[in-house]
Amino acid sequence: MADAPRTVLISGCSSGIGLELAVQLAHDPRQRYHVVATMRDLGKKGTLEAAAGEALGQTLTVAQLDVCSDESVAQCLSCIQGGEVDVLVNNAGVGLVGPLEGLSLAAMQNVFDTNFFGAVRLVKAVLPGMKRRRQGHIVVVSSVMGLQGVVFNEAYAASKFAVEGFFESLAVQLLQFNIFISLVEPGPVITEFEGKLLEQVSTAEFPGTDPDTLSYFQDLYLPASRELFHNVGQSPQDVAKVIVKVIGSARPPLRRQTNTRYTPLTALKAMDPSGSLYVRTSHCLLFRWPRLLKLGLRCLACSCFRTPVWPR
Ligand SMILES: NC(=O)C1=CN([C@@H]2O[C@H](COP(=O)(O)OP(=O)(O)OC[C@H]3O[C@@H](n4cnc5c(N)ncnc54)[C@H](OP(=O)(O)O)[C@@H]3O)[C@@H](O)[C@H]2O)C=CC1
Ligand SMILES: CC1=C(/C=C/C(C)=C/C=C/C(C)=C/C=O)C(C)(C)CCC1
Repeated sequence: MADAPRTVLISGCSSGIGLELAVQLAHDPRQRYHVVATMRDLGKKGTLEAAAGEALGQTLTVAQLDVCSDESVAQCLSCIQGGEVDVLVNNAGVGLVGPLEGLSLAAMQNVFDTNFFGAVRLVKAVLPGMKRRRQGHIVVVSSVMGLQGVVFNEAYAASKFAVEGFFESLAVQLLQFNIFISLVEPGPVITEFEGKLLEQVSTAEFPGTDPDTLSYFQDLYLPASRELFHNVGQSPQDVAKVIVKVIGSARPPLRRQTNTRYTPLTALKAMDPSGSLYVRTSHCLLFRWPRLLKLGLRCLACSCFRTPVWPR
């Protein structure tokens, strides 16, 4: 007899990776999952519902969930049968980019409230049930910026470092309860994420930022970042495929990068524990050797430079 479907709760399904993941899991050929696809604004559910097709109301239901609200989380879980979540996917997230001097603390706190405390809030809500049942899987959509900082992304990278430290620590205790944690680490992904950042940047004035810093951000970083997204950006479908595999795994990995084209950059940190190789190379590429950076970014797009991500 087939096992009962596992209930998978996903945050941030109005667009991007969350939406794709919800649809792929709901269309699992072996019908192993019942997906609760959540979003903070149900006014945006049209795209998801259209993509879900006949799975809607069968293997996929849509529910309201704002990861920044205790009430919203409690209300959402009360609508799930027995409140039992077998797999939690912490996907909801926001970015923030720009010179530090021009960004408000409130904007940085919003990044932490969503990316870090939002994930913690959901875990605290589902963990007692998982522990009681002695089973569960918590997947967190982290980032390559959870592994290494990127210039002009300080607050966003810090929020993902916080996520990495929190969930790595928790993973040890939870193995005792047969509960697994997986940190999925995409590089650039072509979703609304980048558009939202560019929109934020186009209207921001970055008050209090000196002209040199502003010029480094606008004339060096932004074009390099655009080129990187263009050359190595992954589709949300490809990232979702990796997450589906992680969820289906009998022994889920703690960490999983998704983009083989980006791994030469994360390898710069892994190769030198002192950190200097990554920081100095990034600095030289961005500030000293713009032609080499352009060439390097083109090389990353070429399959012969790909390094494998581990584990496969
Ligand atoms: N795109 C990229 O380059 C990368 C993205 N990531 C991570 O992937 C995850 C998904 O991002 P992606 O799909 O790319 O971007 P999208 O902007 O397409 O999706 C982000 C989702 O998070 C939701 N969200 C934001 N705040 C909240 C909140 N308070 N409560 C509930 N949902 C919320 C958004 O909802 P709403 O529509 O209401 O704003 C949206 O559904 C994020 O954690 C991001 O940090 C990691 C690496 C690279
Ligand atoms: C590492 C690096 C760069 C930029 C990396 C970027 C922009 C990464 C974006 C990752 C994202 C969007 C993750 C989301 O979570 C530069 C500036 C090209 C200089 C060379 C080194």
